[in-house]
This record gives sequence, C-alpha cells and structure tokens, in this order.
Amino acid sequence: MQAKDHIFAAPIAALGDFCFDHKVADVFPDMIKRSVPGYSNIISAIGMMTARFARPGTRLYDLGCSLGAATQEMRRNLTQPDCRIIAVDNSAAMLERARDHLATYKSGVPVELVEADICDLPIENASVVVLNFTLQFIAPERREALLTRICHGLVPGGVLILSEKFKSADDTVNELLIDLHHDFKRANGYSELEISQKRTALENVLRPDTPEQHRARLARAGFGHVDLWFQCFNFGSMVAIK
Ligand SMILES: C[S@@+](CC[C@H](N)C(=O)[O-])C[C@H]1O[C@@H](n2cnc3c(N)ncnc32)[C@H](O)[C@@H]1O
Ligand SMILES: O=C(O)C(=O)C[C@]1(C(=O)O)C=C[C@@H](O)C=C1
Repeated sequence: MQAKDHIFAAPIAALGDFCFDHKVADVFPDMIKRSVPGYSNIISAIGMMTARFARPGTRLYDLGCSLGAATQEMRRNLTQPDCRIIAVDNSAAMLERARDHLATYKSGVPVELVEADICDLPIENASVVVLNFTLQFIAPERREALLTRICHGLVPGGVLILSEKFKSADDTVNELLIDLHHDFKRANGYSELEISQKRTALENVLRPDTPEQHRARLARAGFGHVDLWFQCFNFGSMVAIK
C-alpha cells in the first residue's frame, strides 16, 4: 500500500520552504500522482521515447530521479545493448527509497544511482536525458548552463525530455490554469488548507517559466528541434532533439 500524503493537512505555524526530505520521500508516489495532471501519461511516454532514441553503447540520464519512476520506465523500454542508466538526485532520502524501489524489479539493464547536484554532474555519450519536473527547482540563473551541458553531452540525434510546471505569459490564462490545477487537486482529495499551505511552501523554490522561455533557452543551449508534446493545465512536457 502506498502511504498517503497528509503533509500539509494540519495547520503549520512556521511554514518553511518545501524540500525533498524523508517526509516527502515517504509519500512521494501518492503526492506526485495527486498533484501533477498527466504525470502517468508522461512517465509512459518517457518509456516510448527511450525505445525510440536509445542508441547502443550510450548512457541514459534521469536527472532529479526522486524514487526512480522514470528510471524504471526507461529500464523497461531499453532494448539496445551496452547501455547504462544514470539516475541522479541530491536528496539522500529520495535515493535511499529509489534503491529499494528499483531492487524490486528484475532487469539486465545497469542503473547507477548517484547522489549529486545535477549542475555539477558530467554528462557524456548520452542518447536520452530526462528532466521530469526537476529544472523548475534549479536556480533560474543556472538553468541555461545546465541545458547547454546536457546538449553537449548528447550524441547527435539524442533527446532531452523536459517536463515542467509552466506559467502562462497571459495573466488571465495563467490564473485560469492555476485554478484548474487547484480543481484537479480538490478532485484528488486535497483540502483548501493543503492546497494553500503547499502553494506557499513552493513559492520560493519552484519558479516556473513560460513555454516560450523554455523554447528560446533550449534553442540557445544548442538544440535544433524543440516542441511541446504534452500539456494539461499548467503542467507539460517538451521534447528537444540535438
Ligand atoms: C518533482 S521531483 C522529480 C520527480 C521525478 N523525476 C519523477 O519523475 O518521479 C524533483 C526532484 O529533483 C531533485 N532535485 C532538485 N534539485 C536538484 C539538484 N540541484 N540536483 C539533483 N537533484 C535535484 C529533488 O530532490 C527531487 O527529488
Ligand atoms: O503540488 C504542486 O503544486 C506542484 O507543483 C507539484 C509538484 C511538482 O511539480 O514538482 C511539486 C512538488 C512535489 O514534488 C510534487 C509535485
């Protein structure tokens, strides 16, 4: 049974910044499923893109892997020989549980779990790179350098799958998408208090960009082909091919 997320259910007097500690790691599968519209579709598509883009003898990176949901889907869909998946997170609590989670599945594909800041990680000989709701937590001024290093580390024709919470450049549409996201959370059983306390806790740590900002930055980072392949309310996923 998956543990249910009640982290923001009771009033919290000193509401600090949201962080990926052991409390969040313990309920993460429930939290992300009830918080991110389209999450399971995106995970499935990461598997499909892995099957298409993985090349023999290359590396596949899952950057900000949390419990390894995307890692596992990449591993299940990888048929090319001599590949290795490198799953990276800077939360020890997440990686501890990712290790247990991945060990419950049998697979011949090697997975290396690395505790590191993805901004300091060497990326080389990569055919597939996944940033599934991770770039939004990186300081805005560090985002372009990270994407440039990812593009350099990809083999020609390699792919980056970038999923993010977006903001809209149009204030009216932005408010509408945020409201619809909150309706989605209500429908999934979150209370008004849970929604508002989590919103406050995320304010300083999850800084969304517009899809237009993402496109322009990915082009500057060196990607030749960029587009949005999925969006539901203010959450979506882009594909960038070198
Ligand atoms: C929303 S979660 C990602 C969800 C996950 N990719 C999935 O598909 O289930 C964001 C993750 O990024 C990690 N993270 C944030 N900043 C990071 C950094 N600078 N280096 C490595 N990991 C980071 C967090 O610890 C967290 O586990
Ligand atoms: O709950 C929200 O409002 C979110 O933004 C969802 C979100 C995310 O997009 O990463 C925020 C933190 C948790 O990691 C899970 C999901």
